[in-house]
Amino acid sequence: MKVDGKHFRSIWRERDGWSVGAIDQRRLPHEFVIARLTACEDAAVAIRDMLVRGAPLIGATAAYGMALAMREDASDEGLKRAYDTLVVARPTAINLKWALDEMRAALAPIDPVERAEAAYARADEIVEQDVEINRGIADNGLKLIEAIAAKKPGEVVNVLTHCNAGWLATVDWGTATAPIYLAHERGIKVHVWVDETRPRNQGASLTAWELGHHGVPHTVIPDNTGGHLMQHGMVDLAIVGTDRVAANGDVCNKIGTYLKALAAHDNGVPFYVALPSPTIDFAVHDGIRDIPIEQRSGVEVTDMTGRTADGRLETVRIVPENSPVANYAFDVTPARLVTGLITERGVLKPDRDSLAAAFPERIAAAAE
Ligand SMILES: CSC[C@@H](O)[C@@H](O)C(=O)COP(=O)(O)O
Repeated sequence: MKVDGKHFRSIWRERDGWSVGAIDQRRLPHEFVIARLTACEDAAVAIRDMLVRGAPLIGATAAYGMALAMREDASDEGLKRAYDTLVVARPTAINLKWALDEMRAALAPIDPVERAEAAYARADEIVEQDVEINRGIADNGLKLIEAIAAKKPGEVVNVLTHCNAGWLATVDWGTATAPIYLAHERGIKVHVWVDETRPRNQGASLTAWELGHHGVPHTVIPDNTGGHLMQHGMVDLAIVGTDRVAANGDVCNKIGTYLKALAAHDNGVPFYVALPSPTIDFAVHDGIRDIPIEQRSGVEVTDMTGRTADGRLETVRIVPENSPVANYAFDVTPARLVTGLITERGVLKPDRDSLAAAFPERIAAAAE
């Protein structure tokens, strides 16, 4: 995707061939800062502190983290240490474990002297695969937007999204945003309602920023607005991303997604979830019961950071000093509220049989 006319991915190998560049997403939309990761620990910290975030990008960062680790120590112990360090960096997005399992499967059987080179090669493949998958999601999701556009010729198609499942959350294109970008490119009039996504405001800070850079018309709304818009026919469809889809089609995504799905259901608005296949966790059979929900620091709830009129970044507290706060970062939307799963292999029903039929190789791997 382009930033000020220059093509950027969200993560890349630097010119030296071994260190890793990534956009520091904590600084957006105020500053565009590139971070350089030079050690496995840097990758772990980048994931933990949300310098990078979004399920597919977390996976890609972990893959490069393993490659950086192999430069430091490619022994069996080094491999295990890197895996163990990275896998606990964040708990909910299954792409993290998926990418690490892929890396370990590629590296464990080979001679330690060959591991560093093989690790970079496999990490590069994971990164390229993410771009290709998201392009598939774009094609499949585009058909849904085209169908709506055909029913209201000349009118704008209004899409509501939550959090950031854009190119910043993946390597490129995004998942939820991929069909939107493609529709925009094809000349379909789209407009995006962007949930601000408290408490970290990934919608207001990141989704709005990237849609703006690509000229996609959008409006940032407080999280509580979606139901009202749906009641008044102002949302044609919702498309969100996900951090983990259970084998039964339950969808875990940023806190507040479930409430949007309820409102969509009540108002007959189609509610789609866009996901790359590494986000499916066939080992989890009941998403509500078994997907671990990250709880983050209360500071994200009590404090807000923004830019003052004279250009300074300032953090202010918005909650009384003594009030306890809770910060559940994700929730689970039951499959019955999901209209369809937009994947690289088509738009699927959110149920076990459809997921299993579309991704038999993932089922087989989960059974091993
Ligand atoms: C394509 S990204 C899908 C999800 O990871 C995204 O919707 C989301 O909830 C991100 O949460 P975050 O806490 O910012 O990592």
